[in-house]
Amino acid sequence: MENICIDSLILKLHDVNAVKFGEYKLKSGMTTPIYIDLRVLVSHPALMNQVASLIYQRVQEEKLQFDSVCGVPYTALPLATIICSKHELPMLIRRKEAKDYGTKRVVEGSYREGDLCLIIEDTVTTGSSILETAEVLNKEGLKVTDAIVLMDRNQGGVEMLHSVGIKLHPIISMSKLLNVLLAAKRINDQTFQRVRKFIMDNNTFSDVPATKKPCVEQNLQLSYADRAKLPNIHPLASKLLKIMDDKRSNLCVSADVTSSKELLQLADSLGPKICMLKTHVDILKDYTVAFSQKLQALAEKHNFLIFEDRKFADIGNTVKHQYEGGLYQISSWSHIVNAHVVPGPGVVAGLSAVGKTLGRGCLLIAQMSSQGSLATGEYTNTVVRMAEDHSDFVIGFICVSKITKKPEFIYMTPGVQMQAGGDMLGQQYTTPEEVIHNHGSDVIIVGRGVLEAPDRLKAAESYRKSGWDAYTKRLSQSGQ
Ligand SMILES: O=c1ccn([C@@H]2O[C@H](COP(=O)(O)O)[C@@H](O)[C@H]2O)c(=O)[nH]1
Repeated sequence: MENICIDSLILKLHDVNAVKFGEYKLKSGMTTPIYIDLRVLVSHPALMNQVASLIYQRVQEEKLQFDSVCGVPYTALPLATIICSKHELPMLIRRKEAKDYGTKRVVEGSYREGDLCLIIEDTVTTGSSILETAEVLNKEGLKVTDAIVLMDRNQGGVEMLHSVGIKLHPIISMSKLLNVLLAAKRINDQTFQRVRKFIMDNNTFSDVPATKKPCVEQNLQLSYADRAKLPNIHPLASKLLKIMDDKRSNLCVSADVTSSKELLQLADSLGPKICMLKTHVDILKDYTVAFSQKLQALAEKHNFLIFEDRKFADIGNTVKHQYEGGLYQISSWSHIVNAHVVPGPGVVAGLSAVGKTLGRGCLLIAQMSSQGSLATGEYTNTVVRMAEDHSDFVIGFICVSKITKKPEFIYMTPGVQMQAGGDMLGQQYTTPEEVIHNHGSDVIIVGRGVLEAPDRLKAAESYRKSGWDAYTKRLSQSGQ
């Protein structure tokens, strides 16, 4: 596959006047200071082919399943045609106006009731053109679950389509486009700021409550791979971020089972899908040293980290013994442990005295997923300060959202299921999208969402995919 650089493509689009600055009216009636006119692509076949390759590359990366492809008329039609012709994919053409003679069809091509159709679009503002096409296809009995767009103007199209069950996969975001044009001095800072403000002030998906609006904080711009290379990052945090990037997984499965055989089976079967396996070793009825050795071997085999969710919460001297000794000798096999800071900084110092030289890391519990948790407000702020003071051992937090601006820390969130809700004992659930995209967390911790599923491997894969999609969406919206 040809390796197409997004930055140089953006510059080429600017060269051919597909990106215009001035005053333009959009289909929605809104006047905009930036206009994306990909109609000009038909006059630039090499560029047209590059765009088509990029769209197809995304189809493959997302492993999208479909029976046919439909380009939104008219600009995306030639793009869909090139892709379908080159890769021998069945294509459908949606007519804008039904013919009043002959077959009177609104969708041309062969299809069957229930077929899955992938939509291709050139630019998205509100998402209404994709929705119109999807509605026409739906009336013909076709299903639409995914759409790919070259240029997302970041004005609510992704969210609007998501609300009607269509997942939009944008390739270039408006923020990325503006960053590249500014860096290449194609636009000045004044234009950059003016357009950026317009985009931020004109999100067309007004139904979205403020808490669910996409997070575009400056510090969310770094990818996991870039954060792994930060100069001050803890080596274990760096290792974790590299694993996440390599395996395209921000999923930590919470292996809350009571037999060591079942836990090892879980680790072996779900290993390829996860970046981390979380244990509660004290719920095992048959723990042995041999079990911990087998678990370490599986962590090596499948390249994941082990996190013993021990929640240490005693004075420094006691946690030192609890971490190093006793029946479980946790420090000998678990890469990561966690602690409540209720006892004060001594708890971190005690754990660090054992774990630091072994290259282990600790997560501080800054917030909890359970209803009525006392870990809020000033308590959470104190946890952050304590983590900053011990960053040679503390690698991040258990939290419900990204609680500091520091990209060196890892933010891990439990209480995750595909549907928001809770259990009978105060656990509260949010979705992978909410946790990673809206709350800026890094890792989703999923227990019963996987363990109670009829097919645990399939469930782990769908959590992995949801968590990863939410991360790539977050990155694309912050200009990566
Ligand atoms: O605030 C917290 C801290 C830890 N947990 C742990 O995560 C898992 C969640 O399991 P589910 O089955 O997905 O509810 C479990 O091991 C908890 O001890 C948490 O839920 N909340």
